[in-house]
Amino acid sequence: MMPEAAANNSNVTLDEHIEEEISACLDLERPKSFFLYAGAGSGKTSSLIRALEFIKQKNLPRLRLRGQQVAVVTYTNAACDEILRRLKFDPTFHVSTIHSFAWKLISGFNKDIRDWLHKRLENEIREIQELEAKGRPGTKASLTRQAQIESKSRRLSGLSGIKKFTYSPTGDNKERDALNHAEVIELFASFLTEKKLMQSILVNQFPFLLVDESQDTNKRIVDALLTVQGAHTGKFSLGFIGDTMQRIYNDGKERIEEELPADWAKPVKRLNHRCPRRVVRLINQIRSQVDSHAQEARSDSIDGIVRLFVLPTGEDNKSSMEDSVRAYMAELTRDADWQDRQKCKILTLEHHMAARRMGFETIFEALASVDTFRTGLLDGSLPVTRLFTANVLPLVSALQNNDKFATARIVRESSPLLSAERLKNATDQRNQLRNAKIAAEGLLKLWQQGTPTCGEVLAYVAEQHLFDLPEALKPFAIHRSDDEAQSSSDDESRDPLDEADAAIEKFLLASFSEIAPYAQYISNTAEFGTHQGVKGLEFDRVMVLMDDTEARGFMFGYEKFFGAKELSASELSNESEGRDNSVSRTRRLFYVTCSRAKKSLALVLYTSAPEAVKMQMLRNEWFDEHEILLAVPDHPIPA
Ligand SMILES: Nc1ncnc2c1ncn2[C@@H]1O[C@H](COP(=O)(O)OP(=O)(O)OP(=O)(O)O)[C@@H](O)[C@H]1O
Repeated sequence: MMPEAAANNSNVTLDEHIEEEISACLDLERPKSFFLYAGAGSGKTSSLIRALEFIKQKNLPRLRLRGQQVAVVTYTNAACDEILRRLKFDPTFHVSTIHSFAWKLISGFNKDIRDWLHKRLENEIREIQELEAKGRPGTKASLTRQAQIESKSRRLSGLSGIKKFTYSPTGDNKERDALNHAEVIELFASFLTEKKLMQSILVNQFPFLLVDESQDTNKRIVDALLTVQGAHTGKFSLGFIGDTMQRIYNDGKERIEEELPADWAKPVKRLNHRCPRRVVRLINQIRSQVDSHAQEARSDSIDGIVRLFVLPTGEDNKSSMEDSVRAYMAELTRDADWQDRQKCKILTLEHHMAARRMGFETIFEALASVDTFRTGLLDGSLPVTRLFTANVLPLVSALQNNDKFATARIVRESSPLLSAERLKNATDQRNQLRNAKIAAEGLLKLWQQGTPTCGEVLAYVAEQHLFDLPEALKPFAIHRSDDEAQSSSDDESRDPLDEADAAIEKFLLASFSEIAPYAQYISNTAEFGTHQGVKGLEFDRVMVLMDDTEARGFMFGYEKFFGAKELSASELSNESEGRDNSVSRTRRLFYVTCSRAKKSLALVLYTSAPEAVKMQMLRNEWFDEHEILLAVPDHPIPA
């Protein structure tokens, strides 16, 4: 093909009109709200940056004159840093996570926060008291409820003495006056919805608010922002950027697109800059089960290679099987880097599988089944585990490595034993320092009889006041052995712990040795990655491992998704009515992971019914026959 002809057939400018559509919304005199649908690899970040540059170019003098800023909310601190860097740290833009943004707006409203907390704590205490009245005395549940009532009552009675509430975005601030992650989000959503003053502050200070990854932004916040936008149309531009197919957290808003007002602009990006043609065809097919958004691969993209390995569940040595898959892919793609584990991204679709392979299965099993814990467990912010990953683990590692400098630093920075207030009030500061050192070093004694459980570590930390405890752990801080229980097993079974407390109790029985691999997993430095960890990332070679028997799938179900098992009647009706269910969750996960691949993609599914899967995949037209392999051949079959 001649170069001119090639240029004429090029589609790389397909989405250029999007910039115009968005920029038309970003006018300070006539701001308009918009939802930018930006599918996988469509270059969301560049669009966001260009939109921000445009706002600046068109509105900067007026923004400055009015002392206003442009707010950008992104999902992670890493994404904030990247956007700030690309905006050259321009102070016109306020880039933050939703938690920091919420706190920026609500902090200082100490009286309102106090009133809100007062009401909430009173309600919570009343609810627990009602449960206690119905429960059985002496049971674990009763002891936990009493401890909760005591701890909440203490917080309630201390509220009037708090002049100024605090919040630490890292979630480590557990002082009396500190608010936790969830409280900050709920306060913000409730103030935005109910207080006209809060709405005015937001709109006057930030006439433009762009929310990246809007599909995963907490649904109460999304609803509250929609309320503000509705009340301030013509003064405030709300820009949601996202892709409903990539919603992976439970607290994101389902079907956000469908609820947007009719006067919003709804530009759609159609080009996928990342994936090869073959992968774009696959993800379009997967998505076609849900909506009509289809992407195009760039005309200058490579073809790329996809293979689906459908292997029997009972396979003994999965790890060596997966090595053979990589060897096969290396030969097939003529890309020797497939042989190098470090150069392939191995994704498990389900955290459970990674938890099992990496050795933090007890922790994961205990906590992941609780809906309200799941997001925090996976992004590492759950206070129950954060005490262990952020405070105890670094201290234990420093002590085990005999690193006196690191030990001293951790205690100084994180322990209430050396808080500024404690030191100020201490009659003998040197004694205080010595006691803190003894308390820290004493922790290692727990390892003398083998690795302790998380509960044993918690009991020591609480007894020595080594770190502040999050609210949820306080009732568990006194180590209770089963022999101490004063109740009969009949009482226990009639008055069980509630779901969250039972989960915490199970978690505390896990060995502390599970904390290090869990900490590695949530920091994304582990060999195994998952969809949450790879959000927004891309890799040349991607291998996805899927296995229901390892995943234990209370959230996901590959066998059903791939056609090896029938859907239940309720799943069928949920599917047909568009309600979320394990198949739709699995589909979104699968879409996110497949769309990370820049060159080639190997999908490895362990199933009880390989033939049925093959038939279903051919019927769905997701794969061609030669792309589905029921065993790993020694060498690729010549095309
Ligand atoms: N206009 C463009 N021209 C060429 N390459 C682009 C363009 N926009 C983005 N890219 C490249 O395409 C890839 C995907 O972009 P980006 O990561 O911003 O996509 P995304 O929309 O965030 O995708 P996802 O939602 O799947 O994470 C990146 O490698 C990026 O450098």
